[in-house]
Amino acid sequence: MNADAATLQGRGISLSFGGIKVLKGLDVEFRPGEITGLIGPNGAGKTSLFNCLTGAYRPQGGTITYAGEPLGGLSPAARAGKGIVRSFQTVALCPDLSVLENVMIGLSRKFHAGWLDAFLPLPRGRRERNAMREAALAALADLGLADAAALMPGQLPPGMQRLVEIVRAIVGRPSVLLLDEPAAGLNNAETRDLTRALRNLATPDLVMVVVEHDMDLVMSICDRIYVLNFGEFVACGTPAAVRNDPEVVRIYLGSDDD
Ligand SMILES: Nc1ncnc2c1ncn2[C@@H]1O[C@H](COP(=O)(O)OP(=O)(O)OP(=O)(O)O)[C@@H](O)[C@H]1O
Repeated sequence: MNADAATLQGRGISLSFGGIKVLKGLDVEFRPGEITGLIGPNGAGKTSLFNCLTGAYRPQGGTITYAGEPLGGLSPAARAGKGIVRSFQTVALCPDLSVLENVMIGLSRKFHAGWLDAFLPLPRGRRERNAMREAALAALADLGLADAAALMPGQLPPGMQRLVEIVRAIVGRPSVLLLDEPAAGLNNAETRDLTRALRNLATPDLVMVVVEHDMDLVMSICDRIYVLNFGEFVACGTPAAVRNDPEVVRIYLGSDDD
């Protein structure tokens, strides 16, 4: 795939709620083969930008394209159908389904058998279900979660639940993966596992964007980082460049004038 063609791009994205400008004309480019960080203080607009990319929010201004195709008219489901998937700040697994079944949900857009197959043991439906099961098991095994497949989400510690959610997001081989605070609520050991897992997910075709407050995680996995403050980008660059940017230091550490 042509790397430039598979870029997720926003131009002039503007979003307001009741006259309050939450995103102020953002230009942004998320490239395949890179892990891009999106950081900024609470309320800066990070999740709102994710919501614009997935179609949950309709920005009043600007355009969003993936691989050159405008996404503006597409519903969240249609964008998911194009392989644009996200995880949420809070774990959103179905409590009454096993870990394996939760992961299989991530494959549903690739499941073509009709409703009849759900009730009758038709060969095509059986074949597809078996294939889904195998793919879900393999994806769990890739992140070291094979032993958890038969358990219910509530039987897992929070860190593993988060990893399961990420497996569900990636099992369908998305083209764009948006992760909203994947390390929220994790202890140090779980965050280390997650860091390793996220590094392993990167592929040349995958656009991966991570919103995260854990700076060690962001700095260690990201190729480029955007810094958002009050709905505007104040910096963008490599982790080293962003870490040393005076404006970023001021936002995160404050200055004597603040
Ligand atoms: N549906 C909504 N209705 C009204 N205001 C909203 C809505 N969604 C977001 N906002 C406002 O937009 C601003 C940005 O919120 P957002 O959740 O995008 O920030 P964030 O950078 O993700 O913050 P955090 O790091 O705390 O998750 C906040 O002032 C928030 O109150």
